Amino acid sequence: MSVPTVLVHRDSKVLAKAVAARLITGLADALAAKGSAHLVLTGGGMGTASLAEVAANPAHDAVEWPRLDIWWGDERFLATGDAERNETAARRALLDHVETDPERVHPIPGPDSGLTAEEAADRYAAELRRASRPEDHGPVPSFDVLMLGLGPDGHVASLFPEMPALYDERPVVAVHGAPKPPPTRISLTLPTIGAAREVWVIAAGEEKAGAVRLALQGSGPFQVPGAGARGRLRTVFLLDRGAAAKIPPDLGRLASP
Ligand SMILES: O=C(O)[C@H](O)[C@@H](O)[C@H](O)[C@H](O)COP(=O)(O)O
Repeated sequence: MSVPTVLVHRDSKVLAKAVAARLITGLADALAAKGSAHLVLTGGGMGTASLAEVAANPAHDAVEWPRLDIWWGDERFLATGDAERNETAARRALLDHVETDPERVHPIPGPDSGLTAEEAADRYAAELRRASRPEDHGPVPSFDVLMLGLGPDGHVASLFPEMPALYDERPVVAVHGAPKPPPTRISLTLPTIGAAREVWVIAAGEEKAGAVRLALQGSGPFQVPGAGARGRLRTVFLLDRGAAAKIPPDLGRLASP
């Protein structure tokens, strides 16, 4: 597990633009090096704002979108097209504005698939396994970038403190009774998040400052799931000043004055 790098930006608007620029560069580099790449998207305000900034940045044409496999770290268990689905937000913010290969965009099934939440989780796990290769050494691909938002309670994806999903070794699980509505969700688990080459935790606002501190300073992942969000090669906490307000000065480098 990689020790987090912390980058602090002036405010949430600059943060979203900086995440977008980093994403464009990172994806273009990965695609140039390997000819394909895997990106895991997050829901939530900051994740979606970052995707909108990718769409607004002309440099996004540097990314060979048809070669990119796009996954979700979690999904609200709602019907396709529901405004509250993370997929819907991502399509509106970015995917409807770039030329992806529909076969390589992997939304998590909703109830309109006729599946239960548990069956949808198993279906997604099977899709991830089909996309994994021997060199990935596991049931999921080695994601190039896995984006996560961070809740004020320290949750990432739909992994909420002290909930059973945090103890689950399966790659993908159904979550019931989530404290953040809607209550039924599908989520990658910590072992799957840890399969990513890079994990980016993106957070803005004073209300996240406590969770950021706990996630960075060695709390247990069962009490603070964000503390378990670490990439194999790199972990980056991308914050605005509000979210960085409670971390020791030596831990966060001010990236944009
Ligand atoms: O389905 C979701 O809601 C997200 O996956 C969730 O994990 C989100 O990223 C965090 O709650 C942060 O959300 P904000 O960026 O809106 O604070």
